[in-house]
Amino acid sequence: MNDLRIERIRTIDLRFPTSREAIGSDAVNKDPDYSAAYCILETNSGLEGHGLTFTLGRGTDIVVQALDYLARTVKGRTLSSIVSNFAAFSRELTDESQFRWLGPEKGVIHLATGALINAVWDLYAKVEGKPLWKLLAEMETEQLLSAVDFRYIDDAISRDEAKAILDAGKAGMSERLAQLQAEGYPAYTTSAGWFGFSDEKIRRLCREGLADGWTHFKLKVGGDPADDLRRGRIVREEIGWENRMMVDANQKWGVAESIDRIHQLQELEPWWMEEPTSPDDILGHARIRRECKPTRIATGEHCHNRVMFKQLMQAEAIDVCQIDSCRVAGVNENIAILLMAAKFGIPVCPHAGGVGLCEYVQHLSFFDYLRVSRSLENRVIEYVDHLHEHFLHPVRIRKGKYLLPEAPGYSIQIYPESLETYQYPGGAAWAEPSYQEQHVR
Ligand SMILES: C[C@H](O)[C@@H](O)CC(=O)C(=O)O
Ligand SMILES: [Mg+2]
Repeated sequence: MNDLRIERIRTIDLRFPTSREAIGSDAVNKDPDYSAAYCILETNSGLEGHGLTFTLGRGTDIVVQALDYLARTVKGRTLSSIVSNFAAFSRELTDESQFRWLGPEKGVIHLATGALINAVWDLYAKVEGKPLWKLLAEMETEQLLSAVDFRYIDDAISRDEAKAILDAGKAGMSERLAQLQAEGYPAYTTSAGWFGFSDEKIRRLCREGLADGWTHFKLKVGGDPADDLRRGRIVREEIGWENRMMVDANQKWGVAESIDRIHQLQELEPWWMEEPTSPDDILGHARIRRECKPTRIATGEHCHNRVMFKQLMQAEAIDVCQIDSCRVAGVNENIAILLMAAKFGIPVCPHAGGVGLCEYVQHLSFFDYLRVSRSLENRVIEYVDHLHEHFLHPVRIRKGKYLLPEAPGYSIQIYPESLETYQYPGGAAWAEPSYQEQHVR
């Protein structure tokens, strides 16, 4: 590994036309084209590190440009110079003296940082010949700690507390691994409940989901109150009351409105209420949680960074922590969030509604169970049944559970043909001028 050098970085604006079938739609994002700012780290050894950050169509070019700027930081670097002090590398990106003004640690620049850091982890895991979850789970505690930037969170979790969690995680790891190998990691599906799907389609997809072994279903809400209830009742009619149903408003409401709407939706007995209001409103989430008990409150897919997660936990504002693999600064920052969630006793149920997010987050959940939380209680990974065919190592699901990935890396590498077909604006998928217009508005 010492000689492995990153020589060239390629970036790609990748967009899939999912909005044509309302795939991925919700009350706020009504026409999402699942997209990614994608990067490839080419090395002198022939091995490549791949990474992406998830976006929704227009604007992906802006993230790609940010990624192009940040990529200069890794060009010519050896892998060992990065991973020997991973937190310092992460800080180099987030503290770049002029880019920092664009964040700090939020927005376009942070999304780009996530793609780049994840690409380095993909390369690192490939060099070590291990899937990322295994690389992380088997790491020495000191090395894991050296990947975490404790600045801004050490008032909530000290380095010593984190060390104690990671050390304790070594005990019983082989039993937990055997359990995962035999049974997989529990999951839930969002594929039946997108906002733009007709009642008939929701019904059909719920039935198909049950037949495939799913027991947890998420429905998008945040529309007309009567429509939300009607659609929710359809899901309940199909899945019954013995299975679990979650609802997701994607930030549609203000705080008082959230409280009213959740009280109405309680008839559906949601297992959690996701993103009722602005992702930045920590005290708002805390009030909603207090006033809507026993409904559990979930958020995180739009949470910029570890500092926001820290405050949500300190303020007792959430019951479910929904990490996202690339909204924050990649694996490093997610390790920090997993550690805080373990300390605060909050289950982590990752967000995966996007392209490549299922492929990514499974590794973080497997690591979480093996080495950090050591619990599966109230934990499920999101699954959406879209675009997996573009990945060299797509997720494997059996009866509503994720199976352990086996290939070395972070499972995020996309086939070259798919990169070519879906790159925007030149790819064949965007050949019709009317499709291109859709994105230049
Ligand atoms: C636009 C995305 O599909 C979003 O709706 C995903 C999401 O909120 C989720 O999966 O949860
Ligand atoms: Mg959501």
